[in-house]
Amino acid sequence: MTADSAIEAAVRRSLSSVIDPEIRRPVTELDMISEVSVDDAGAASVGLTLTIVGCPAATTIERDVREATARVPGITAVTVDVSIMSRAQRDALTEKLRKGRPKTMQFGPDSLTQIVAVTSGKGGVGKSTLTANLAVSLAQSGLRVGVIDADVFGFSIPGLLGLHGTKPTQVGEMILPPIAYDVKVISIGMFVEENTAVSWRGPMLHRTIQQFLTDVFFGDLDVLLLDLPPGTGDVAISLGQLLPHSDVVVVTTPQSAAADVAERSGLVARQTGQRVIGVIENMAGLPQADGSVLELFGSGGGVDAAAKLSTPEEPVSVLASIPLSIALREGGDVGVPVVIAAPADPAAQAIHALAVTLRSHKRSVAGRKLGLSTN
Ligand SMILES: Nc1ncnc2c1ncn2[C@@H]1O[C@H](COP(=O)(O)OP(=O)(O)OP(=O)(O)O)[C@@H](O)[C@H]1O
Repeated sequence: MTADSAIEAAVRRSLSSVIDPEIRRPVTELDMISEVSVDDAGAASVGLTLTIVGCPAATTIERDVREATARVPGITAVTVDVSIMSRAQRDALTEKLRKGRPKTMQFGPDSLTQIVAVTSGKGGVGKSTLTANLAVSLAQSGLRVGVIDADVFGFSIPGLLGLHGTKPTQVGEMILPPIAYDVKVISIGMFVEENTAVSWRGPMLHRTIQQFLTDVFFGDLDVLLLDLPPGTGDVAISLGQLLPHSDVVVVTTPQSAAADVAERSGLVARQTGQRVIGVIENMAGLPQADGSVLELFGSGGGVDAAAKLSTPEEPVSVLASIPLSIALREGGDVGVPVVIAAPADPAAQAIHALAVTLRSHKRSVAGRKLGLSTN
């Protein structure tokens, strides 16, 4: 090995630490480094091939490539030549990311991902706020987490996670989900004009969710959370058909009327073959300065709903009771989840505990076909 090729190899090794922020893989693995050469004076020239024109991560990747090259001992100058992948190169990359699997649903019956659909009987009970916080809490514990916001009538997940206005990058037919707080997020809201009311009918919704499950590059996930529209509508039925092995949690408030409605949405999930694993009671008592607890929405709704959803074969428990919390609401308003912004807040603590409980309900892999995966 000549001196030059040794230093070039050292540059390549250093470049393997540069991660594409959207795909979350080293640029060297993604065939984005087309050339590395170093002249006698130590001047390095690196060819960087980006996936698409206007790649939002371009500046970050170029900066990281420059820094990783400059770090190698003996390098005196760095030039980065940026180009864009050809269609054939992009197709090869998407093929590689799919690991040679045909274009198909990523979360089939052999998937090891824990899939949890978050539903509620009616709107405004905090389903989206809890989904967003739960996802971030799970990611904080080191899990690989994705969220699909299928709440067509009130897609609020992007805003709750600080992704307001962010559009996903598209590489060929592959959609790269934006990442917030280490959570990969895709939402119907990212594909429609701002503040547009979506009034899609069932088949259109079905196709959209199918496309999310097929074309969005989530990579290997430990947990996929789905934020469903409130009620017992088309999306719940589509998901039951597309992901019959998903679990369902039902969000309700402590109000008894809310619990009745929550029960109905859980029953629909069960009719489509999903497993109802528990109830989350949200907006429970707000602790007061004098030590008393203000039960604005009454109490007992969570226990009620769980009892009504339970069957002898499938008992349903209350997984968590999340208190009313100003910090939780404020975090949602500014796109910084309370589990990040105020981790000591009682609601944040309850959400962390919920994340642990949820993981304990992961389905056993016994008897399931294991897909081979290297990451
Ligand atoms: N525990 C809580 N304490 C205080 N405010 C809360 C709590 N949970 C949710 N909220 C607030 O209640 C409102 C409704 O929450 P969110 O949008 O998450 O409900 P949702 O069930 O997803 O509604 P929809 O299904 O209609 O989108 C938001 O303003 C949110 O900040």
